[in-house]
Amino acid sequence: MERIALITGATSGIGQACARRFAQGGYNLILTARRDDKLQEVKQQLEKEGVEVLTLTFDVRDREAAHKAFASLPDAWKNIDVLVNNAGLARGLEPEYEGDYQDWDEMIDTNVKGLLTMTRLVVPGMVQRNKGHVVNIGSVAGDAAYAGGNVYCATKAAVKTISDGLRIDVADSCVRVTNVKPGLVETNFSNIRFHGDEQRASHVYDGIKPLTGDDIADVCFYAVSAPAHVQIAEVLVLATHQASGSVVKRNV
Ligand SMILES: NC(=O)C1=CN([C@@H]2O[C@H](COP(=O)(O)OP(=O)(O)OC[C@H]3O[C@@H](n4cnc5c(N)ncnc54)[C@H](OP(=O)(O)O)[C@@H]3O)[C@@H](O)[C@H]2O)C=CC1
Ligand SMILES: CC(=O)[C@H](N)C(=O)O
Repeated sequence: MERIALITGATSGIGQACARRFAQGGYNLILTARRDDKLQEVKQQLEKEGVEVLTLTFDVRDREAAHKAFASLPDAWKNIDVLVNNAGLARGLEPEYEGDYQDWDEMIDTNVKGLLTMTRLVVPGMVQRNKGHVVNIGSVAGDAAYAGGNVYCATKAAVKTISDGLRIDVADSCVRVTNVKPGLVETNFSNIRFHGDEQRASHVYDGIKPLTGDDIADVCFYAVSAPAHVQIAEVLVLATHQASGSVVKRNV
């Protein structure tokens, strides 16, 4: 059996780019997300390139569904070498005192609790086999809050702390943990943040060349491909004219 990477949120953006990058790198893939039709499209495309792909369709917020999906994997596919905890989202950009409870729950349940569920399912096998790599997709948004970012930024700060905590807890094994913190990446992210308002979403990238999902996938693959004694603990990846979560120079 080839090496196996499980990538959450593989129907779009960074997750889909990671699926392509790890496929090119010789991994077989377990791809997860909620939209089964999109997952099948990605699977068919990658299978044409000779990669074996299994799909698991579930919502990472639904712990029982996640457990069932993992349990349904054939035994050989449970030996996961790389877990890319990518599924996540931002909702809204309102001041914290005007925030929407549903938006808050969705971000916390997906970005924090969903990531923890997947870690809890996959990492025991890695520790047992004394081998594996967890890549958590954090964000520059977790380094410092920006206006209206409040709860989203907090979820990504949590991803940093959860990554640091896991790294401590697996330090007596060969399992490695990397927190990749992207800046502005042009994906479906802003569309989702603004609940489908495409015009508002497109302005996020006005006057700046943003990162692509492929840029982030390259960084994830680089971290995983480092020699076994090298643990790339954290990587901050910004667009060139971006200096932080809140400083972006446009039309330079
Ligand atoms: N774009 C950016 O500027 C940045 C993004 N990030 C982070 O990168 C990650 C990927 O985002 P990005 O690619 O940009 O955004 P996209 O919206 O393009 O992709 C998000 C992916 O997550 C999946 N997803 C969302 N919610 C759930 C859920 N509840 N259960 C299962 N899957 C889910 C979606 O699949 P489906 O809808 O089919 O379930 C989709 O595949 C996120 O964690 C985001 O916070 C970090 C920094 C910057
Ligand atoms: C840096 C991110 O996570 C995202 N692009 C955002 O606008 O918060």
